[in-house]
Amino acid sequence: MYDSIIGVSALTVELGGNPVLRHLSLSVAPGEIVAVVGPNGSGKSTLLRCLAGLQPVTAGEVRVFGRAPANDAAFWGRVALLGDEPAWYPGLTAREHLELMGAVHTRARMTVDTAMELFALEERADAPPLNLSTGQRQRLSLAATLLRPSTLLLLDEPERGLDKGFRAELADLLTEYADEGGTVVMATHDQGLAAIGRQIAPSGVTA
Ligand SMILES: Nc1ncnc2c1ncn2[C@@H]1O[C@H](COP(=O)(O)OP(=O)(O)OP(=O)(O)O)[C@@H](O)[C@H]1O
Repeated sequence: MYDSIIGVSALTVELGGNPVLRHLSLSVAPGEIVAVVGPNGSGKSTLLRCLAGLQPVTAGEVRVFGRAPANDAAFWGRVALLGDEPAWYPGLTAREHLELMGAVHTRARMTVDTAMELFALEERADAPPLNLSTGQRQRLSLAATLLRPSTLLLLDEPERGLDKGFRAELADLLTEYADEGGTVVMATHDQGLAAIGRQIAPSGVTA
């Protein structure tokens, strides 16, 4: 086991010649929820992308599960990422997208039926994702992310498009995930979601 799931030290990222993250340090323990908060452009998504290994760092170190994030099966077997809206497969319904996820992951965290119910998608199960509302599509993305086996969730603005009621339900779902030992790092502008975790700002992180 690890004392910390995530260890970031002196992380600096420059984009287009401008420093976006400066000497950022962060330690996240197993079972913790961390909310990355701050204004637009303050570097929240950039930090999440560094944790996911999708953003090269200019200086400093990022360790996830004790090593640098790597784009390999071992890493993605433990990490589930919700970023920008995923590419949807033409011709597949909302339910079929979840079935696809369930078929790929033999140890899915929940059944497709449970995911459809939890994310209130049953009435739109047979619709293609592009015929869903923005919030329904976000619920489908979240369902796919939560269905995958993982012990670390990296969520970039999971509240996008969700109504107030579902934001509160999401807060409960993430709290349950952490209660079961999972770790959550999310960038959010939602005060309710931020309140369930330890809040950090990319400009001044206290580990
Ligand atoms: N590819 C890029 N090239 C140059 N600058 C970039 C690039 N991507 C992002 N930036 C800049 O980096 C800064 C941080 O962006 P980032 O997306 O991490 O912010 P954020 O805190 O997630 O913002 P938001 O709340 O709007 O989602 C911004 O000023 C942005 O304009």
